[in-house]
Order: sequence, then C-alpha cells, then structure tokens
Amino acid sequence: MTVQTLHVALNERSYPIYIGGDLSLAEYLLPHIAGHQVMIVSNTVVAPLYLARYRDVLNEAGKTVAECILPDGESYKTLESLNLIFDALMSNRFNRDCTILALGGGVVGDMAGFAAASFQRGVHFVQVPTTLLSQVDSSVGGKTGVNHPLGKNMIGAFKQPKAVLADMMLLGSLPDRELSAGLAEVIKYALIGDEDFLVWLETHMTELVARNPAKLAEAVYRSCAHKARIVAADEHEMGERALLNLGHTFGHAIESYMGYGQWLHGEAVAVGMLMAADLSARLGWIKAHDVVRVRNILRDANLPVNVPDIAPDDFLTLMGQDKKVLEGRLRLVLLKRIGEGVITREFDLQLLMQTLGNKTPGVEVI
Ligand SMILES: NC(=O)c1ccc[n+]([C@@H]2O[C@H](COP(=O)([O-])OP(=O)(O)OC[C@H]3O[C@@H](n4cnc5c(N)ncnc54)[C@H](O)[C@@H]3O)[C@@H](O)[C@H]2O)c1
Ligand SMILES: O=C(O)C(=O)C[C@@H](O)[C@H](O)[C@H](O)COP(=O)(O)O
Ligand SMILES: [Zn+2]
Repeated sequence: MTVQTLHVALNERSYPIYIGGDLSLAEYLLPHIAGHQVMIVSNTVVAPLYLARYRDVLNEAGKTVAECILPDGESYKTLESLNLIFDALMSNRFNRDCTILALGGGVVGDMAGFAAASFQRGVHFVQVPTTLLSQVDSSVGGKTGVNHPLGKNMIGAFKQPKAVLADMMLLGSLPDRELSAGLAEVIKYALIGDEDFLVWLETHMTELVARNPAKLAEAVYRSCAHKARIVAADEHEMGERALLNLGHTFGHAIESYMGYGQWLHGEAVAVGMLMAADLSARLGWIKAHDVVRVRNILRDANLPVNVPDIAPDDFLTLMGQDKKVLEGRLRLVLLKRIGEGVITREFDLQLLMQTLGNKTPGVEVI
C-alpha cells in the first residue's frame, strides 16, 4: 500500500499525517522523535500486541525508552490515570526534551497528549493511533484531556502532535464493534461538509465493514483531509471547528448518563447525529427522508440507531454541561441540509424536547 501524506498547516506547529500499511518506523517515526528519551504510553490491550516493535526500533536508534501501560477503557480516562503517566515520567527522570509517544486508541491518545501538554509545561508528542476512530479523528487536531464524572473531556488542553502515523496494519486486531464506532466519526465528516463522501460511503459501506484495506485507507485519508483543513482554519474552536461536534452534545450526554464505557464514544455520537438530524427535520431544514438516510447509513455501519431510555429532562440537564454552552445558552450542531452542518442556538426548546423524547429517530414520520 502506498503511503499517503497529509499536512495539518499550523505554521510552526504544522505536522504530517502518514497513512499507509506497515509504515517504516525508520522513515516515518524516527525523524519526529526529539531528544533521547521516549515514553511510550499505551494500555493493557494494545501494548502486548504492538509495543515491542516500537520499543525495539527506538532502542536501536539509541533512544532511552520507558513505558507507561494504562488500564484499558473509557472509564479510566481520568486524572488518576493521567497521574500514572506523570509518575512514570518522574521516576524515569525524564527531561523537558523528551517525547511522549501515544500508542493506542483515542483514550490513550487524549491522555498521553494531555500529559505532553502539561509535563514540565509541555514536551514533544507523537501519535500512533491504533483504532479506526483515533486514525480518522482523535489523533489529529490536538484536543487532549480526561473526563470528569459530570462531563466528558472537561479537563484538558490543546496540544498538537509532531506527527501522526495511521498504520492500517494495526487495525487487523480491532474488534468489529470498535471498527463500527470509528465509522461513526467518518460518517460525521460526510454529514457536516461532503455529500459526495456520503454517497461514496453509501456505496462502499459493505466493503468498509468487511475491512477492505484500500477502502479503509481511503476513508481514513478523506476523513483526515477534512479534519486537517478544519483544524488549520480554526485550531482552538472559535468557530467552524465546532462542526466536528455534530452529534456530540447528545452523544456526550449519553456516554456520561450510561456510565463511561457502556456506550462507546462512536456509538453515542452515531445516535447523537441521528438526533441532530431529527431536530433539523423538526426545524424544517431537512426532510424526513434525509433523517431516514442518516439512520440507514448508521445502521449499515452496524451502529446503534435507537436512543437509550433517558428522560428528556435528564438529557437536557446533561447537555447543559457541553463546552459549546456560552453565556448559559446551549449551541448545537445541526444540519441545514445533508452535507452542510451549522452551529446554532436558534432552535425552539419545545422541538428539542420532542427530539429528546423520540427514541426511534428516522422511523417516526415528523
Ligand atoms: N481528541 C479528539 O479530537 C477526539 C476525537 C474523537 C474521540 N476522542 C476520544 O477518543 C476516545 C475514543 O477512542 P477509541 O474509540 O479509539 O477508544 P479506545 O481508545 O477506548 O479504544 C477502543 C478499544 O480498542 C482497544 N484497541 C485499541 N487499538 C486496538 C487494536 N489495534 N487492536 C485491538 N484492540 C485495540 C482499546 O484497548 C479499547 O479497548 C473517547 O474518549 C473520545 O472522547 C477524542
Ligand atoms: O476535534 C474536534 O474538534 C472534535 O470535536 C472531534 C470530536 O470527535 C471529539 O470527540 C472531541 O473530543 C469532542 O470535543 P469536545 O470539545 O466536545 O470534548
Ligand atoms: Zn468524537
């Protein structure tokens, strides 16, 4: 598989995204490792599968390598786990010119990135995403952080990596449910800004679910191209970047209500995007058949399409924790049409409550 390279253009903080299969670490990793000390942050599932290869290449290049193996899962995306990284950095006497290498999915990447943002006020950081979700989304753009029991990703920082290595080979061991969770964020890019991509996804979803390597690489490339462009235009989410939050205000509420890790992030976002489509239809911006279209592409990706049993009032309270709330007012990402997201506070509360009460969006005719 040929290696494709994208660039996140952020002046002195610009970096490449390499997308390929069995990426050469000498060629694509080593040039981005600053200093002599490398802390590989991974977890108990990924480390036994892949860590040795990275450690060996780094050792052979003369680097001093230490490891921090975190417990696995969203429920461990906490300040306590973050402290394990700081403990490892301190006990191994790591200096300010070290590099933290994140080897794992979005949970590992978000925590390793936050550690890189804050250890000695900032050290180098490289992302090796090992899930589809982290390859198409979380490894790019520099949002890092941990959850608070009352809200997702509430504590964190922006910290751009020096490079992202999206290696399709790593996806071979990924469980089917996790692959589908990654497809949710892929579908997101299509819904907010690229109807042609949605048509492509509708055409090729069977191959994507069956893990056709060329189709997966194309989905990663097209997704990262969208993310790289949006992040370059609005690194700190002052405007357009909030479009990447389609489905997330609903989805984050589902994740925290159900208990972190019960619903995967991608699953919660999938249902959240369907709820956003439902509300957009209630506002008259899209048609009922557009909502059915969103439901169908999510269903074809083996994602959930029914809303969990959360009372509308509880849902609304949790949504109020969202980072897009400004001056106490909720902002949502909705759809003006399929392929055009919009960030808005112009929605009727009654219509939102109807959406929160509809457990089967795209089935009931609006
Ligand atoms: N920073 C961002 O911009 C951003 C974007 C999207 C999501 N996120 C965050 O990312 C997290 C979700 O990431 P995720 O979906 O990668 O979940 P994850 O990191 O929990 O990984 C999913 C599961 O797959 C396992 N795994 C990872 N790679 C594997 C592999 N190659 N083979 C077998 N098993 C593997 C993990 O150990 C875990 O059990 C959430 O916390 C979400 O909030 C952040
Ligand atoms: O990169 C972004 O910007 C995103 O919003 C990507 C999302 O998929 C991701 O889940 C992000 O972590 C959510 O951000 P948050 O600011 O709502 O926590
Ligand atoms: Zn997300």
